[in-house]
Amino acid sequence: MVGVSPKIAPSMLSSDFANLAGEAKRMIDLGANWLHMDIMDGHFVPNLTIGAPVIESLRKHTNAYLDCHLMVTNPMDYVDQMAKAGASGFTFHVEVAKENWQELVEKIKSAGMRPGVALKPGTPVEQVYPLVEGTNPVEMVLVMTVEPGFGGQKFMPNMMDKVRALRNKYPTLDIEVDGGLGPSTIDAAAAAGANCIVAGSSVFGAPEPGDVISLLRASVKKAQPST
Ligand SMILES: O=C(CO)[C@H](O)[C@H](O)COP(=O)(O)O
Ligand SMILES: [Fe+2]
Repeated sequence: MVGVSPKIAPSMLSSDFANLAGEAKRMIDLGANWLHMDIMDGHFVPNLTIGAPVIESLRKHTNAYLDCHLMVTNPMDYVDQMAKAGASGFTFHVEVAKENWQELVEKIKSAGMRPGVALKPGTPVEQVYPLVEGTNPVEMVLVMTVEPGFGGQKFMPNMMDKVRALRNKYPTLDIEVDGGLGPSTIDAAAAAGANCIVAGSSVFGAPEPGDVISLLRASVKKAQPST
């Protein structure tokens, strides 16, 4: 398999929001590559988390790659504000971008962010193929392995069929998995071909979060030895 490098992205949804800067530094010091930021609007998903003002505040305290997952109904409305706030990656959901994804990807790139597309468990993987193959492609696909909205849910192993299909078609694409990843589920995701690993409760809930980050990375490397 052609290698893509592992990116371990603790989901800050499980961190102490009252100490976000400290939690971000702690994760980077423990070896995290990215910080996964879950933006929710209380409409696309039945939960409300953080938005651009929090990203802007956090950006003042870290140079880390902020991997922003937009669980919002109107992602176009968020591009400028997220770019201005200092987001690095902007991953929108395909379910709400069927009509305007080309314009959206263009706008994300022009604003200086890296575009990604996410899909919910019930969305067929074929729906993201045009976004990866277009003249102006996304640079990452995020396969949800739980229903979006909340941390701490159970990993859905049948989503690995989507990851395998994507990895077979796109050997060098960044493929992210999000939801229920931890020591007991990482090997299935890594074997299927995922290289970007979001992990919230398993990292922040561990007595030694650094050990979990190392274990996740080791599993991806083992499955993709050329990385
Ligand atoms: O997008 C998300 C929820 O919609 C989160 O990134 C995800 O749930 C991570 O949390 P955990 O690792 O605890 O499942
Ligand atoms: Fe997420």
